[in-house]
Amino acid sequence: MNIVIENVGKTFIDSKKKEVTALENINFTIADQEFVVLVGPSGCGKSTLLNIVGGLLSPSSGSVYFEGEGLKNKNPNLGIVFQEIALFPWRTVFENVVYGLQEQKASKQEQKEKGQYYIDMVGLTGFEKAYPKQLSGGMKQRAGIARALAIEPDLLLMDEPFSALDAQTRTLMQEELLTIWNRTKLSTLYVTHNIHEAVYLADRVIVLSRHPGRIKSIITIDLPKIGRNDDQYREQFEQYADDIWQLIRHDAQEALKEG
Ligand SMILES: Nc1ncnc2c1ncn2[C@@H]1O[C@H](COP(=O)(O)OP(=O)(O)OP(=O)(O)O)[C@@H](O)[C@H]1O
Repeated sequence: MNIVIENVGKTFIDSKKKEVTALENINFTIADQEFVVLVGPSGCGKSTLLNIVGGLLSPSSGSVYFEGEGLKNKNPNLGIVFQEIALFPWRTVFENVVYGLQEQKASKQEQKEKGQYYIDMVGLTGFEKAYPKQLSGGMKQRAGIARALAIEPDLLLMDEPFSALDAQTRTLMQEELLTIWNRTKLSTLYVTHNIHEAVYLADRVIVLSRHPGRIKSIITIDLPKIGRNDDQYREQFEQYADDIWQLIRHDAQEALKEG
């Protein structure tokens, strides 16, 4: 699905009743089957923007269009994965994965087929009857991804989905996400602090600056989607990462000072 984010701005009132411009004049598109990553320092408005695109927050100005239609008319099917996967502890993996399908009143047969298909896709075969407390962090994240995919969304929204995982699990999950993405080719908007993760996953990286959050640059990653961290691309990969870091560096230092 094609998504257009047009002139989006967002102002909050902080605890001292002061206006905070979190986002200003944000314009970009997510093409059908495109993987767009938002990067930027802490507080640049990444999560706010993702929540606006997902209809969880309304913008103070501007609009988001899905295939040319506003959220009110279109009601797109959205798959959302957050950093802290909120699995229902009293539901098994299978019951969690089919939750969205049940909400959509899918038949039992469809739940069974799609639930199993996406459980298999994320590598949780055999854990259908397990409860969340029996799963590792990476497995919980897989279950959350399967739940988001099971509704076969028009757009997949992912907000730092792997940042609570240890570095090795994170690397493996990034690889798996790409494999899964290659099978589903869903339009995706993905938020991360991690520049290497952005270069590894993205078709395009949108770099945001902070206070106010504006688009600083949009960078097309012109490397093959699979195998881009192979030795032969290492130099180009590192060059992209370095270019993005140079764009973020100053703002990241400011963010650090402000705490
Ligand atoms: N509900 C709110 N009320 C007031 N200010 C808010 C609210 N939500 C976000 N902000 C402010 O808007 C700005 C952007 O916040 P946001 O959480 O979107 O940034 P972020 O880039 O996702 O940050 P991080 O990477 O640290 O999660 C920040 O200055 C934040 O303090």
